[in-house]
Order: sequence, then C-alpha cells, then structure tokens
Amino acid sequence: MTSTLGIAVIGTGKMGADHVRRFGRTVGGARVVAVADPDGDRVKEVAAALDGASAHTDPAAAIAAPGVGAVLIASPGPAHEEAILQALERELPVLCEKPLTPEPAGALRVMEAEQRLGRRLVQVGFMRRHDAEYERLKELLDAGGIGRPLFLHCRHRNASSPSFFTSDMLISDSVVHEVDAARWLLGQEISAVTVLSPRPSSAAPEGLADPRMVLLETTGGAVVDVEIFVNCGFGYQVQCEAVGEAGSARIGDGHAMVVQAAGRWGGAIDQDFTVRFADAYDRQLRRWVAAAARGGVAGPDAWDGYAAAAVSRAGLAAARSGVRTVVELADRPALYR
Ligand SMILES: NC(=O)C1=CN([C@@H]2O[C@H](COP(=O)(O)OP(=O)(O)OC[C@H]3O[C@@H](n4cnc5c(N)ncnc54)[C@H](O)[C@@H]3O)[C@@H](O)[C@H]2O)C=CC1
Ligand SMILES: O=C1[C@@H](O)[C@H](O)[C@@H](O)[C@H](O)[C@H]1O
Repeated sequence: MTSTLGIAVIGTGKMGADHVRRFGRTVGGARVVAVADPDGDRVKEVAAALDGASAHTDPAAAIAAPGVGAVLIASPGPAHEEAILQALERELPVLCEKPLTPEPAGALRVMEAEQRLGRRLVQVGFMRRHDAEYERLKELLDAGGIGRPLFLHCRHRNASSPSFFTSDMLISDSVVHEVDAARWLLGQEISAVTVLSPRPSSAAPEGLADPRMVLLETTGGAVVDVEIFVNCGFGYQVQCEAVGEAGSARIGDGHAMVVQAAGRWGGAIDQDFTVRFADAYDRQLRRWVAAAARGGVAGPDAWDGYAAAAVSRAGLAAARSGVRTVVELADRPALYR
C-alpha cells in the first residue's frame, strides 16, 4: 500500500496558491494538509478549497500540524530561512521557492543545519531544471553535441513587474534563474559578474533600472550574457542560445504553433511564467514528492541555492559600482559534492 505525503505550504500568494492547485490536479502521492500565510483572509480562502487542510497565520504552526511530512515554502525570499530551519528541526524535506535566501550567509546557515543532520533535505525551486527544453539542451551539452561551450546568450523578459519589484530584484529575483541554469548547463561555477544598466525603458516604473544586461564569467572560461527586461510589455520570454566550438543550440522560441491566416503568419507569446513553465512546475513537484517520500531531494540543493545567492550578491555590488565583481564562494562541503 502506498501512503500519501502530507504537505504544509508556507505562503499562499501567487506561487503558493499555484503550487496548491497543482497538488490537487497533477501531482499524485501527496496532499496539502496545512497552509500558512500572515494574510489571514488569503490563507483561509486557499484552505477552503482544500479537503480538510488547516489554515494558519503562523508558519511554525503549519509546519508542526498533524500529518505534515514535507514542507513547500513560497513566502517572500527574506522569510525563507526561518521556515526552512523550522522544517529541518523536524527533519522534514523542504521544497523552497527561489531564491533559497537573499543573502549567502542565510544559505550557509541552512547548509550548516543540513550538515548537522548529515543529509540533504532542502531542494530549491529552480524549476527550469525540470523544463523539457532545458533538459534537452543539458543533454546535448553533456554529450558534447556542440563541442566545448563558449557562450550562453540568454533573454529573460516579463510582460510587467509587480508593484513591489526593485532594481536589485532584477538580479536577485529574476537573473538568479539564469545563474542557476548556467551553472547547471555548463557544470561550472560563476566566477565574476558585470552589470550594465542602460537608460531605463519609458515603460519602467519610476526609479526601476529596467532593463539590464548582466555578464557572467564561469570557472571554465565561458561567458554568459543575460538581458533582463521585466517590463517588456509584450509577454513572457525566456530564451537561451548555447554557442560551442562545434555548433550552437537555442531554446525558448515558443514556436509551438505557427498560424498563417488573413495575409499574416505568427504565433502566440505566453504572458506569464505559470504558463510557460507549467509542465516544469508539475514535474518539479512530482519529482520532489517522490524524493521527499524517501527523505531526500531531486534537483537543485542548498549548495546550488548558496552559489546563486553568492552570485546575486556580487551582481548587486557590480550593479552599484559599475565594476566587474569577483564572486566569493566558500568551499563546497562534502555533503554537496
Ligand atoms: N519559480 C518561479 O518561477 C517563481 C518563483 N517565485 C518565488 O516564489 C516566492 C513567492 O513569490 P510570489 O508568490 O510571487 O509572491 P506573493 O507576494 O504573491 O506571495 C507571497 C505570500 O507570502 C506571504 N508571506 C509574507 N511573509 C510571510 C511569511 N513570513 N511566512 C509565510 N508567508 C508569508 C504573503 O502574505 C503572500 O501571500 C518568492 O520566493 C519568489 O521569488 C515567484 C514567482 C515565480
Ligand atoms: O521567478 C520568477 C519571478 O520571481 C521573477 O520576478 C520573474 O522575473 C521570473 O521570470 C519568474 O520566473
């Protein structure tokens, strides 16, 4: 007989509520049994749509609720560390939305807690690693299909940014995805960051440095350029072209269907990450549930979250100074090798 894993979801805003719906629709073997959000009305509304889940305004109470066997954290980044450490105190597997922590120091504390337990229990929600197109690109690169990678050219565009978005978040909240994807695709760490900030788009809210160009150098001598543009207006686009010594490969063109009619041709552009990466979020949850049921993780771990935070920190310093900034990385603990 297979048992059902009880999940506590911490943070029931856009992503938390989206994950809750996915558990109900597309993920087997798990059931949301507790939800938490300081916004009492919101958490009650999310719980009301679930069969018998308890609603809490205190995350610790949800984590300690009866039947909880794993914790999904979808609160804002600064709240992640506290909830992760509470889950680890109970030795519960965690799927934490990106960024693991805004600062590398917080991620180091998470790794210390895992090392005390002697096992990895924290997975980071870098969902691109579960996207079919990214997986194909990774397979191609690993097989040497385009030779040694020289460049990744990346574009990351959001139709518009939420009201709380800051210039720092273009790097720490958005480009952090490319940081993780580049580390994973290339199997290398990021060693230095440079940030160029052109004259902002007239569509950008007052004071927001949007768009930006972020250059990442890797320990293997590759260069990654990332255009981040969070108020592009026309839709959600995440593209990546890898250029190697023997060829190139590109993903994210979104040509699922090309329509030719009325003297024109073209297709639709996804408007949001919950659409573009819907399958990746589903696969991420399924793989995490399967791994969590065995007490482990299936994807980017706390070291990956730490490395991304270290690159973000260098990126923020580079954006302020306008100067190429070296990434400072601690030694990788044995648990994460
Ligand atoms: N993987 C992806 O593609 C995406 C990931 N994210 C990440 O998901 C997380 C949540 O983002 P959104 O859902 O967009 O934000 P949101 O603002 O829509 O929701 C956040 C929710 O957390 C609640 N909250 C605030 N403090 C809390 C605390 N201490 N404990 C528990 N809940 C708390 C808020 O009341 C709110 O309901 C962030 O880490 C963000 O970076 C967001 C969008 C896409
Ligand atoms: O993670 C995400 C958001 O937090 C971020 O703000 C967006 O820029 C990204 O496209 C989305 O995937």
